[in-house]
Amino acid sequence: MQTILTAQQMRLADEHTISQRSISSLTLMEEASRAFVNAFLACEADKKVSIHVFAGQGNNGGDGLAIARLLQAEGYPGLQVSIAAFTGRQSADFSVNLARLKEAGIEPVWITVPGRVPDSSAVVIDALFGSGLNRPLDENYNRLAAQINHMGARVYAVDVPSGLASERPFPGEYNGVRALRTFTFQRPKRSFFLPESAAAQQAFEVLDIGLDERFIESQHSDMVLLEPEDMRSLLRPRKPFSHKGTYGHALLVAGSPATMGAALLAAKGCLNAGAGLTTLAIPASGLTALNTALPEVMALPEAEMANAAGLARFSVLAAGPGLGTDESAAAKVNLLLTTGRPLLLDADALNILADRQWLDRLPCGSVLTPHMKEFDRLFGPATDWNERLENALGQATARKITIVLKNQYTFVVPPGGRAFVNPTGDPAMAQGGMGDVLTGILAALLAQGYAADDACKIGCYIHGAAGMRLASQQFVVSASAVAAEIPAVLKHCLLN
Ligand SMILES: NC(=O)C1=CN([C@@H]2O[C@H](COP(=O)(O)OP(=O)(O)OC[C@H]3O[C@@H](n4cnc5c(N)ncnc54)[C@H](OP(=O)(O)O)[C@@H]3O)[C@@H](O)[C@H]2O)[C@@H](O)CC1
Ligand SMILES: Nc1ncnc2c1ncn2[C@@H]1O[C@H](COP(=O)(O)OP(=O)(O)O)[C@@H](O)[C@H]1O
Repeated sequence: MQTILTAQQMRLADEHTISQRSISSLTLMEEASRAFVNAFLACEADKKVSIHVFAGQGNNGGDGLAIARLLQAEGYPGLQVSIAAFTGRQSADFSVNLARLKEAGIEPVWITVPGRVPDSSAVVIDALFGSGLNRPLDENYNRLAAQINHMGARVYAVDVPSGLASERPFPGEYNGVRALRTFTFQRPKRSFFLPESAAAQQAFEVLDIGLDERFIESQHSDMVLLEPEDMRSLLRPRKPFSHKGTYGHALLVAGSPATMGAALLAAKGCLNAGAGLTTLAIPASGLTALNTALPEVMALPEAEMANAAGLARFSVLAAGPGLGTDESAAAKVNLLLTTGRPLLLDADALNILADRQWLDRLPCGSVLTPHMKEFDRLFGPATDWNERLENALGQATARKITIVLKNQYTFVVPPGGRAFVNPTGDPAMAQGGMGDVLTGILAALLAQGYAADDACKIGCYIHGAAGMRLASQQFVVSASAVAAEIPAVLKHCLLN
């Protein structure tokens, strides 16, 4: 796991590393710039490409000037450097790098009043502002950012796209530089995981610049990034002499005549993520489909969904995919709530909770898997994703539940004030039914005895990893294909 730092903590990590390694801040800037250049070389191998570096006057600008000098030394002749100096003071390391730039024979152009910038370069390096941005861009910087965006160049941002706040995006429409790729130092920035950052960058890559990892990991943060190694330590291999009873019995209350597929997808996810037994509680009209598509899965006769005591034999109770929100669906959710046991609720089960105001009946230890709209319906509207995430952090702690807030970067939010960010997944997965499969996977992991937070971390990770594996070969991946890929992904995660 990687702790995601605030801008202030990042500065402390810089300072700590500088004193611990007995180097100057200038050396660290040179190393960061070298790391940027190495990553840039891999993307822009043609040395004849025209490059325009836009630098501010802070340390991010200092990086920009060092990068320009290093690129010239690498043999890129077509370099221009512009320094935006509408306001502000020069940082000490910027000033030294300005002198070094001039010594290297590169004379920068100073932009002190708004005007037209030359727009012929194929590549832009954006080093106007980095993690020091502490207020929205003013009119002059805003106009410069718009001009850069209009150039049609391939834009590489240094550390943070200029205009994007590194912790939480500023309110309103994004008006900064739109980068193709950001090469960011040591850690992704918190705002990169919020969907609003999509306006600022298409992708980011993290560069190790040698900051002290022990110091970084000692910092308190509300955001932690999951890594492949976490799966290895969380996942448990199948045991010798084990049998189907060892791995739990999941009950999935799902499906309605028009949305039986959702129930089947959840069951397929559950089966493939290793539950010992999977039982579906679906309307009778779905039984033929179930027996044909998933012969391993059992069905619970509808009459049994009226008796809470009969549910005691299941190790996990899950509900929601394709369930509908009518009276009979609500009666099923009501029955589950009366058991007083932790529940796994998704989709329509969440809508039923919201519509009937049953949230306060939810037992501690439950897991909710809402997407954005379901979350807002349950917990109230949010003006942006940061507010939504902060609400999730508060709700999970107050209610002692785990919230899986789904998105490109899904946040697993258990009680305790930290969101675990799932890094796996691919836009090829943006297709209906994907969440149903996730619910089945989570049910299987809970049935196998994983704690709620661990089940959610593993489940989200393997779900996204399965999508990524398929997306490496396919334009779009179906939810059933993701479910089918899960056993191979689990094996891979255990072995690697
Ligand atoms: N520390 C290190 O050793 C290393 C640092 N590194 C690099 O440093 C970068 C951080 O540098 P930084 O802290 O100097 O801030 P930066 O982003 O350049 O902004 C400059 C100043 O602009 C101002 N300002 C803010 N918002 C504004 C606005 N809207 N419009 C106008 N002005 C605005 C604000 O000053 P203020 O006006 O508040 O006094 C701010 O301080 C980091 O991203 C990485 O690239 C790497 O080299 C690794 C080693
Ligand atoms: N662009 C994407 N990148 C990564 N994961 C995605 C993307 N789009 C969708 N997903 C994943 O697919 C699932 C969609 O869930 P949900 O919206 O509930 O789907 P459905 O209701 O169709 O079953 C989530 O787990 C989400 O993380």
